[in-house]
Amino acid sequence: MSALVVYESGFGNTALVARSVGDGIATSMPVRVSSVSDLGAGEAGEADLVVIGGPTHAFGMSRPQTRQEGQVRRGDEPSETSGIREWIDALPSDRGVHLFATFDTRVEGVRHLPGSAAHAAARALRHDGHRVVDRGTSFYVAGVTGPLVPHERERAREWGERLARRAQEMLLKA
Ligand SMILES: Cc1cc2nc3c(=O)[nH]c(=O)nc-3n(C[C@H](O)[C@H](O)[C@H](O)COP(=O)(O)O)c2cc1C
Repeated sequence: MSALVVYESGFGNTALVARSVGDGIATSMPVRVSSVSDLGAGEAGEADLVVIGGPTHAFGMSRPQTRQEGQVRRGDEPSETSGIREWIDALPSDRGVHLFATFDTRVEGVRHLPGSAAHAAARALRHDGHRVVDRGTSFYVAGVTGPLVPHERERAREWGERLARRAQEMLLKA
């Protein structure tokens, strides 16, 4: 049994959460944590559990234009990028091979507003017939560029631990 955590991150916050989720999963099974830009589109390999995380942009998953807005904010030249939306779109339709879970980062001060990249990603996966084991979990940043609010990395680690245990139980039953 093994896991893959694939993440997209503009300012580094989702990357930190992804590593903590990976640390939690590693208490149960081997895990690889990888940026979406280091993987081929939709390339989940042999992983039994695939955890996908990205920043919430404009109430959902990022798009090329929102990523460019982020690049400009960082002072970078806008360039063409690919995010978790495109990665999910490119997943092969070998449904049931992987168990999926999703997370996002979003701004704490507007947590009452609807819209979560994690929920949108879980919906997209289910729509394509994939098995999703969590409705989508959010971790919070203090502002658009971060930092993560206190204790989110610990919460992410615990979430990863619980997720891996649940996935193990489901896979052993199957
Ligand atoms: C173009 C853009 C749109 C955003 N829209 C939202 C939003 O709708 N809701 C929200 O909570 N945060 C929003 N944010 C803040 C991001 O969620 C935040 O930048 C992200 O969680 C930081 O993670 P990262 O460092 O991994 O990019 C937006 C950020 C950008 C750049």
